Amino acid sequence: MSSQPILEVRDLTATVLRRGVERTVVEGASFTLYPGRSLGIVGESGAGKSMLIRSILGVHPPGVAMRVTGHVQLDGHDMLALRGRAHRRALATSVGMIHQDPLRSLNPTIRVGDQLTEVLAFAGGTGRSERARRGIELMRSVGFRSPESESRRFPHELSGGQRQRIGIGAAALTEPALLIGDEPTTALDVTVQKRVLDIMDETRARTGSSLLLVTHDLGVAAERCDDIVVMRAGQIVESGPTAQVISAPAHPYTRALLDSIPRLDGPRVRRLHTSADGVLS
Ligand SMILES: Nc1ncnc2c1ncn2[C@@H]1O[C@H](COP(=O)(O)OP(=O)(O)OP(=O)(O)O)[C@@H](O)[C@H]1O
Repeated sequence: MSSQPILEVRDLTATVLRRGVERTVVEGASFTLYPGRSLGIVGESGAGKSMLIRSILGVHPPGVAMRVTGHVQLDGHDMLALRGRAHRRALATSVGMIHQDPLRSLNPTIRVGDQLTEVLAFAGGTGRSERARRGIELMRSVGFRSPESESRRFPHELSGGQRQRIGIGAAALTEPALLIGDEPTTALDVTVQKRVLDIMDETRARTGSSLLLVTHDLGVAAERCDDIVVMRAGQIVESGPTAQVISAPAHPYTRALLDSIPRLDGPRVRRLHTSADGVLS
């Protein structure tokens, strides 16, 4: 591919120091994401997906001593070298974060429309009425039919799916180079999940953002992502174009994940065997 990557991660290792004990939570991770593409990061709980994202962004869990080594180039920024204001600026301009629970990123005491215009104010450059207009337009673009009145609601007055659509809109508002969805639909009903993922895809197509989609659900990644990275116990055990990973998985762990996806063509719902069961070695 000839274009410059949006995100290049090389040999990323993260260790956490806890009660005097050092633990490696991400080990030697490398992958590349090109403009406009989507990459799914898949693995079961505790695989290190969140720690990988945190290491890339340089956003460590509060109160946790973490050491990150390797190389991360994100939208032209050398992320591991950035500190303070320059680091915050890079995050604000290049990355849009969609959390599992949008209540985490929405302020419960502020009407949703005002929160969107606040994001625009933070990004700078537009007047108050222009921001209000763009907020309404944005709500329409993420599927709100009466955004003028819906923008006056507080987060708790919206459904989980509606809140997540606001979360997607807010993350994409500044048209960041990279959108990161951290289990964006895990907390939602299956029927709502599809709509939210569709809105995420449409939003991405509109803004031209690349996507990192973190999910424990290989089925979701297979449906929505161009490429897949499979993580297990802090390491990337397999990566490649989605079609290749799905049709010819090279690692037994990927095959186990595949087997655990519910199929429409048969009763193949199986519990995922873990190393603790002694099935995978
Ligand atoms: N705040 C923390 N302090 C210390 N260790 C942590 C912390 N958060 C996670 N870890 C450890 O890092 C490892 C990777 O966890 P991580 O949260 O990245 O997994 P994950 O794949 O994102 O799982 P999940 O889907 O459950 O969020 C685990 O061993 C976990 O115990």
